[in-house]
This record gives sequence, C-alpha cells and structure tokens, in this order.
Amino acid sequence: MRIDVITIFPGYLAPLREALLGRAIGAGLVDLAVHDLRSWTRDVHQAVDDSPYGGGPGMVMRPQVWGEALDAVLALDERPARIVVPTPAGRPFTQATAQAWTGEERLVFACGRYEGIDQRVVDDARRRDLPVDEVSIGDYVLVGGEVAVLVMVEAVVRLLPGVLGNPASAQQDSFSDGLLEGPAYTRPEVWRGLAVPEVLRSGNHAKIARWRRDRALERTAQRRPDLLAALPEDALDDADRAF
Ligand SMILES: CN1CCN(Cc2ccc(Cn3ccc4ccc(-c5n[nH]c(N)c5C#N)cc43)cc2)CC1
Repeated sequence: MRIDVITIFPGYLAPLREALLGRAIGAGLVDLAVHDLRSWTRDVHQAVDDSPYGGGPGMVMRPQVWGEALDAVLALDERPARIVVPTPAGRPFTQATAQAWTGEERLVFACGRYEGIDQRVVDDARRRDLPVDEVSIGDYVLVGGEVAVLVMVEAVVRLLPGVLGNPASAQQDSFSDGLLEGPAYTRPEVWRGLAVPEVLRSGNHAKIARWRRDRALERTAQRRPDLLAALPEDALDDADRAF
C-alpha cells in the first residue's frame, strides 16, 4: 500500500516513521510520502488560506493550491487512490472503515487546517470519479487533520498482512467481534496485594475463554451499551445470554 499525506505541517507526520509503522515501511509493506502543501503555492507569501465567503470566523483553505497539490500527488503513482479528507463533519471512521481501506492500493490523505478546505476541492475530485471519503475520528474538535491521519494510518496499517507479529491480535481486537475486550494481566501473580484472577492461572482453556467472554460482555454493557445493542441477532449464544 502506498500512502501519501499532503499537509502544511510535514513534521506532524514524523511519528509514522517510528516503531511498528516504521518497520512496515522498512519491510516494504507500506510506501509513505509526505508532501508540503506550500510547494504548490505561487505567491511570495505561500498563502494557503483566505477569508470565508459569507463571513464567519477563521479562514478557509484555498481550492487552487489544493487542486494543484492533489493533481500532482495523484500523478506520482499510477495505482488507483482513495482520497481521504479528515473533517469534524465527516462520516465516523471506525474499525470497519480501517478494514475496508486495507483493500486499497493507495490512500491519499488531505490534511486541512484553519476552518477546513474549500468544498469544491472534494466536489471536483468526486465529479472526476475519484473516490473521496470525508471522515471524522470522533466527536471532539481538533485544530487540523494531521492527528486524525496518524490515527487512521495506524488503524489501517496494523491490519495489513505481515505488519503485526501475531495476526491473531488484529482478529481479537476490540470492536472486531463487536465487543470491548476485557481486562488483561501478566506477571507477577500478585502485585500490591492484587491477585491475577485464578481462572487465568487454571490452565482450563474452556473456562478461560468463557471468563474472558463474560468480562467482555460485562465491560461492553457498562461502557458501550450501544455496541451491545448493535450486535447482530446471532452474535450472542445461549451462554452469552445467560451472562
Ligand atoms: C463556525 N464553525 C467553524 C468551523 N467549526 C468546525 C471546525 C472545522 C475545522 C476545524 C479545524 N480543522 C481543520 C481541518 C481539520 C480536519 C479534521 C478536524 C477534526 N476535528 N475533530 C475531528 N474528529 C477531526 C477529524 N477527523 C479538524 C480540522 C475545527 C472546527 C464549526 C463552527
């Protein structure tokens, strides 16, 4: 997978070259290119924003600069690309979104700042039949799209074959089976007077699996009843319902 990020703060994306993601890049599983939007400005001030039509607070990012940047970046590689625009007004980015994007050959992220990007940039891409997703990583307000890109790239890349040391981890993720995962423990057996639940030391794998499922159901019911309500009819078996 090739990932391109266009931003006025390239340094914000430096963490993508660290740790797991850095190793995925090193292993050739991901190609990452970060581009400075100001490279496509033509004025001495390298202006990327202007006042909003209709008035209102803040500034809006200019379509000309973004249009030229996206055209140039898309032309760098012949692989078909999905354009992703983080925005507080976007559709929710979920684990399902991350899973779906693992099938893309290329993702091009457009990081806005100020009050966002002139809408015509997205409209122009869509009318050229380019796939564009306007997505939000959550119901809180950030200052720009870069942090959202860090979140989304990590969520997608970790799902790519060969990235995680133990592929089962991705399959057993929270949200993958619709439930939050339960508590996890490691040595020592007792820490500050707190003991690891005995069942986890029993070696009885059936009991352990049941205990973990019960803790996941309990935690999901307590913290995310919406996830429980959204489970498909056949997602819970009789043992689950007995819990
Ligand atoms: C009067 N109006 C003025 C605009 N605000 C809305 C608004 C618009 C942009 C910004 C700043 N910003 C610029 C680009 C950009 C990308 C993503 C995100 C973002 N925030 N939260 C998420 N989950 C995000 C994601 N993903 C924020 C961004 C802040 C607030 C409404 C009231």
